[in-house]
Amino acid sequence: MRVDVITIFPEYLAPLGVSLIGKAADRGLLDIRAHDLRDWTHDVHRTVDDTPYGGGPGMVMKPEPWGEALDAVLADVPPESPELPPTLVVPTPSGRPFTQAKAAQLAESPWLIFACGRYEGIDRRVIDAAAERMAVEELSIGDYVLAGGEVAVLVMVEAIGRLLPGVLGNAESARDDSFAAGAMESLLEGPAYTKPAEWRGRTVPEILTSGNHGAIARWRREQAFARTAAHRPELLARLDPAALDKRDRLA
Ligand SMILES: N#Cc1c(-c2ccc3ccn(Cc4cccnc4)c3c2)n[nH]c1N
Repeated sequence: MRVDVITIFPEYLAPLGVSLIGKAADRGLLDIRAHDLRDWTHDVHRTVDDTPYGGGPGMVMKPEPWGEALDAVLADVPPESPELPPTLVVPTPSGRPFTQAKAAQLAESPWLIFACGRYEGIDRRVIDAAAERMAVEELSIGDYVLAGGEVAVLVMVEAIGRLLPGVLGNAESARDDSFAAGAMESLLEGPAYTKPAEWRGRTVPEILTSGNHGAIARWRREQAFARTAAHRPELLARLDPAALDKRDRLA
């Protein structure tokens, strides 16, 4: 997967060179390129913002640098997707929710371009013009307000990147994620334990060392159900009753 990120703070994306995503990039599973929007300005101050038409607080990102930046990125077509245009992902507090399902959908795309806004956002005409030549996804990572899109891109690239074939060491992990598609799609993950068997007087639930894998699976489903009921009760309404065994329905 090719990932282009356009931002006025390319250094903000340095964490994408670390750990899971960084290793995936080193192995050629991801080709991540950060672009400084100011490279497409032409004034001495490298101006990317201006006051909003109609008045109001803050500044709005000017369309010209964005138009030229997207033109340049689009002109550098990756050989692995010569015929497929990229999807432009625009993090914004006014976007549709970025969910695990959306991450899985975007993980199918060979080429993503992320537009990181700052200030009060990007001139609307940039997104409208882009939508005439590629798919555009305006997405929000949560109901809180950030100062810009870079943190959201870090979140999205990690959530999407870990779903790519070969990135996770154990494919099981992605399958059993909280929110991952499947019968338990809407359940939160339950507790996890590892060695030592006793730590500061606290032991591991006996079921987990019983070797009874059926009983362990049932216990984990019950724990996930209880945790979901406690932390995210609204998710229980989304559960497919037919997919749960009798014991779960009675839990
Ligand atoms: N995804 C996402 C987001 C953002 C977000 C994303 C991009 C930008 C570009 C500018 N701002 C500041 C800003 C502040 C207020 C109004 N409009 C814009 C951004 C906030 N905030 N919260 C999220 N979940």
